[in-house]
Amino acid sequence: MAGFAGRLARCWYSGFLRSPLQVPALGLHVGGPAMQTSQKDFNNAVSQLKLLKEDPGNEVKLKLYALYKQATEGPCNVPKPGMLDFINKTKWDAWNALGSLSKEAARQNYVDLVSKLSASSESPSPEAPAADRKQPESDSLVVTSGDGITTIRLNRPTKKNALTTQVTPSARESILLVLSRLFHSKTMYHDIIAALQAASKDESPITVLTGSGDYFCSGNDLTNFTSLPAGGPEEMARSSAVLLRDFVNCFIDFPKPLVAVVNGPAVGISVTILGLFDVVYATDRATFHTPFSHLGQSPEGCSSYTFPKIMGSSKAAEMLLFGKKLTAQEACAQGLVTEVFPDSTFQKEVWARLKAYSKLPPNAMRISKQIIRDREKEKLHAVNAEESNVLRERWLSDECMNAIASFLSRKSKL
Ligand SMILES: CCCCC/C=C/C(=O)SCCNC(=O)CCNC(=O)[C@H](O)C(C)(C)COP(=O)(O)OP(=O)(O)OC[C@H]1O[C@@H](n2cnc3c(N)ncnc32)[C@H](O)[C@@H]1OP(=O)(O)O
Repeated sequence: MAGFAGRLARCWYSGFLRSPLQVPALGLHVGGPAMQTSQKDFNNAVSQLKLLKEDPGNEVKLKLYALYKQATEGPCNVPKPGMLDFINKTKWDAWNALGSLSKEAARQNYVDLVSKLSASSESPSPEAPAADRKQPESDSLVVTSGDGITTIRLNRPTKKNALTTQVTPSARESILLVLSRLFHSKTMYHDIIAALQAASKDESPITVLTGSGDYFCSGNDLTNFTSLPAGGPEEMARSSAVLLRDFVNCFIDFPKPLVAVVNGPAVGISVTILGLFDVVYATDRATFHTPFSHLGQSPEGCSSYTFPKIMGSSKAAEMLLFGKKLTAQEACAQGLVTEVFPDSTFQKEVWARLKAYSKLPPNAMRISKQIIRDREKEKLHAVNAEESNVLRERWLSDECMNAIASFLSRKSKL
């Protein structure tokens, strides 16, 4: 016993378990420090660019575009666009002008240029974990890692953080931001899926979902239903059901402690997925409601299974059938929320607690989660598939279409 404990202690204190050169099977990085630093700096620069307050002008934007392409894809390798395709031809010329510049040199030039431009970048809020890494994503979703926590922040406060299935550039977005989106995924749902997949493999022991502004999230963006694809409503319903299933699957399968920091009211899918989180902290300002019947829709996020299990079938029915809105205290009493904090100290208390938890041994936390959750996974996947299929039909119903039309014409607030 003493020999084993001694070996364990030697391993631990010599830094073996924390060495940067670890096995890929554990999801940890390999490669020399110089290589890591350079790629990390580049990723940081890509994120930092989005925080610029000043538009750097077209010339600089083109240069950044060309360096980005060279750094990620190497020398220009696509056919020259036609003379009339003005914008794409200008971009192509800028990329092509970099000739055979190596990917490493392009990355370095990109980082240097961004660091010159970023004098006015935003500073993070004092309570939130220090962001030592920020991953590329659209500006509707901000992903940062630091203090052992990866934070996925819904960032559409003017729309109460409603979740889009479309690219919806806001008026303040510069061409630069639109360009940067070309390199990343299309919608908030896709961005969250990508962020969860990345977080499941990163070094942070804990992952958090939270929102910017006064809302946690107002659920699905109801304007998602307004731009029909070529296949009409049927195709819209089919692709939305696939997206919904993929989105919820990521929460079911997420392997590390997943914590919701509910900073304000939550509606629809942002409430139902809470049953798949390990811990839910809420401000006392938060409310929780799922107005599915009002919308002619039906439950998702596995709530038809998790809610009755968490709160009993009759309380679940009141929420899922009648759209009863719960206060944070009620949601806590019914087991959907772990703990409620006064709004004035919410951020400070919650982040301090999470920073402390993030120092616990990560493998122990993962394994404990596995034991708690794994036997339910098959059931949850089946429930998710069924809920998504039922919703596919619901989205084509008159009840649903009328409810959405009513919201969009501002006749009713839900
Ligand atoms: C593909 C996967 C599908 C998954 C299925 C998911 C289903 C669900 O999530 S169902 C739930 C859908 N959500 C709702 O029904 C909420 C609708 N919104 C509201 O009822 C209200 O906006 C509110 C209660 C959330 C907030 O009310 P209020 O404080 O009065 O603020 P405003 O209504 O003025 O909102 C400001 C701004 O934001 C827009 N907005 C808010 N939520 C949504 C939303 N879910 N979809 C689209 N737009 C939303 C709102 O329209 C306002 O916009 P502007 O008028 O342009 O300022």
